[in-house]
Amino acid sequence: MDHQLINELEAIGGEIRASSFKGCDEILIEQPGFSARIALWGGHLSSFMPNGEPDILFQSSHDGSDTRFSRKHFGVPVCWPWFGANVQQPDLPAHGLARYFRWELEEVGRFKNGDIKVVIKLESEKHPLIEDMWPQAFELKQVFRLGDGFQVKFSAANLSNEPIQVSEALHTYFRVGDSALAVIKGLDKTEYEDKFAGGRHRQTGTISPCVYLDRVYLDAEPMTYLEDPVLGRRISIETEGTACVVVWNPGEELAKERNDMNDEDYQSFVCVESANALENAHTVGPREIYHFKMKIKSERLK
Ligand SMILES: O=P(O)(O)OC[C@H]1O[C@@H](O)[C@H](O)[C@@H](O)[C@@H]1O
Repeated sequence: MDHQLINELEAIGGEIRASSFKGCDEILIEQPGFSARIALWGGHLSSFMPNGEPDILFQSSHDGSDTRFSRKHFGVPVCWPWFGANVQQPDLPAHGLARYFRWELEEVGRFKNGDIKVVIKLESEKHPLIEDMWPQAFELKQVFRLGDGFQVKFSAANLSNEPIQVSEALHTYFRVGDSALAVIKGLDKTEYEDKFAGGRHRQTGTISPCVYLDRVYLDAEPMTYLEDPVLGRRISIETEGTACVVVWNPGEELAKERNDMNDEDYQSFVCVESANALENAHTVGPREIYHFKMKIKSERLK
């Protein structure tokens, strides 16, 4: 890792530890108001802990199975350039390739208001295996803004001379005290595809319990809220540039069937994902770049 970056990281209260998931470097940031961790494996913001509060993000203690495309359930994985199964090539892993490669640290510093800025990138041409999975060259970036809450700005550049069809998500695993008591607000009257029950439905009111759910809400409003009466907080999820909200929790039976999470993990997280999926997938022209953002804040539940 570049020395200048290491110095800049130290100057903002950060350090690099070569001990994270899959033996890749992890960036640790300690600030008066919060601490945060970014795993370069998969390009995950893996932890964001405001002072005096439990982590906003969930991390399973299960390491996932031991294959190239095994997954550990934690933080904010990026699903790109496809969300869900790859219909054309079903042997490829679900949710794209971005979370299976090592990202690079590109920049550290501060925004004008003092918030911490960390930029990481994934360049397809540096990873020969990517070309086998997705032949069009690309560059992805995530700009993390860490302060009073956090923000992830994701951008993707299509470096090829062909248009590409993309679906995507910031697949955020929110930590909750008890998923059975958590409540999601902000999706009332929004149409959704129910991946468990099948078919299209329309939401009425709030979502609770947040257990055994796999739904893609289409053309959702930009603000969604996750209320957690056990941890006594309300998390707001504000998005720009994504049209879908995906709500996922495997429930007891599916969690037990999986070999990449602990049986009881489903009680401690709810995924509320900012996505462009199903008919909200989109085309990125040759040499085109686009971005989307997700902003997270936590406040005490009144
Ligand atoms: O790949 P992960 O992190 O285990 O997440 C899986 C889940 O991710 C959700 O986004 C999908 O809607 C679910 O269908 C899927 O099972």
